[in-house]
Amino acid sequence: MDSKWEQATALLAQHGQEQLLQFYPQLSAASQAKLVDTILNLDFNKINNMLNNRPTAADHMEALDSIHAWDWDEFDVLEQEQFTQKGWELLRKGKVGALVVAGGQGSRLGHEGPKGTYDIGLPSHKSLFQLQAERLINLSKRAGTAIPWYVMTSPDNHRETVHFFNNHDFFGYAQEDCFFFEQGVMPALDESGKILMAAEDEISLAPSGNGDCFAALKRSGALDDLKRRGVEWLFYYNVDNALIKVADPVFIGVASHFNNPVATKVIEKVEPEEKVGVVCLKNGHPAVVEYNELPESIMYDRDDQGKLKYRLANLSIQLFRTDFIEKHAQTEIPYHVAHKKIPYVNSEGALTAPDKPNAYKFERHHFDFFPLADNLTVLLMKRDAEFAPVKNKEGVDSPFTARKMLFELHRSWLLAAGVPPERLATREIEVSPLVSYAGEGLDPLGVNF
Ligand SMILES: O=c1ccn([C@@H]2O[C@H](COP(=O)(O)OP(=O)(O)OP(=O)(O)O)[C@@H](O)[C@H]2O)c(=O)[nH]1
Repeated sequence: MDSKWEQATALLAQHGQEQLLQFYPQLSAASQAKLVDTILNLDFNKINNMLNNRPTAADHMEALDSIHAWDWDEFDVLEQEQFTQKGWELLRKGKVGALVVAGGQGSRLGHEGPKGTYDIGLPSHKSLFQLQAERLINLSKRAGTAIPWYVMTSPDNHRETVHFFNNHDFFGYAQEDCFFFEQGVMPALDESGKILMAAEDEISLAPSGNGDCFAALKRSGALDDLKRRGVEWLFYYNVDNALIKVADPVFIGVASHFNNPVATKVIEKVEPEEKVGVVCLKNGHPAVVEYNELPESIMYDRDDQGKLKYRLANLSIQLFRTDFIEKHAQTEIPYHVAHKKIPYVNSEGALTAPDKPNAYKFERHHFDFFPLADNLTVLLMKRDAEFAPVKNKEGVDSPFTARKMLFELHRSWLLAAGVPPERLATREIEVSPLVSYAGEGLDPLGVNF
């Protein structure tokens, strides 16, 4: 008898998950082997922990308080210059790396393929990955040094992501400075705690959230690579922010000046009900409270100056100190549970598409590392130059809104550079990141229309 099969059977019996081998006898030898291997790789301790430690209402009764943020516009010109120079110095010394978390499923956008490959419809038709690569190339050239770029994928999109980079010659980025690594997955569970099957020979697995990034950096050897290169700060960002200033020198300067283990960029919420997580203190520790977890009783609270008390929107733009990542690479942060519609194979072997939420998906969020830092540097910036998320196909946070924000920002750069407004009248303005990173270096005489 196959000993792996025996091991898998025993494991499933021990954890009450025998349904996973229900279709085993009728599978091909190859499918049988694949399924058994997947089962043996499941972390049942983690799964049971999730089932037993689901957050309860009591967990949400934390004491919240506002946190201090440094408003960039309130620094004087000299201070701004000092922070910027500090950031450039760290870039020049090769102390900064970039990490894009690109392992999500992008289900709301509904794009076939990894989200970073998405073309938001700019005149250049550059993908999100290309915009990011070119911003990094701009900085790296000016700093005269490499900026290693770590790309976190998932088992679902790893091959396609690497293929896309290869097909586009890494967008001109030095191949040896790109490091692809895969995050982990977690099984989906039905409402009685049974693991779902996606096919007769396949367990329903989904990426386990961007909070897997520290552990995945370690598992993959990317953390060793960071240390070998002497990287001290890792710039963390989402793949889907069309305006992302990857490895922003300004932010690096501020983070390194205060030297807390974690720094985060925030913007002001537009209204109390805006659906963004807020950066604040939770039980005295820095934290992000998601919009659906912020009690209505405090959502509208204002401070002495009439500003919302919980107004600092989390953008998922962070700088993590490498020693902090290393310290917490194996720290277990909590899983967040999402009740979702997840297609599954029923006990008759039929693929079933539920019309209401039927199962739980488990994800860890990178911001759950915040409370582990004694202190957090919070830098408040203006939305227009920082944040254009591409989440939905249409409406808010869509390719349309992201394009519009980018056009407006780039138009403002050209106006500031002295281009007469009438020359920009009805145009869609896109400035290549290879020409300008944040509006600098634009010579109106050199701009051709
Ligand atoms: O498991 C995950 C989940 C998310 N992420 C990354 O975290 C960032 C925020 O991810 P989102 O929470 O917006 O998820 P998503 O992009 O997968 O989109 P939906 O399915 O919710 O529509 C995105 O950059 C995403 O790729 C991961 O890297 N891994």
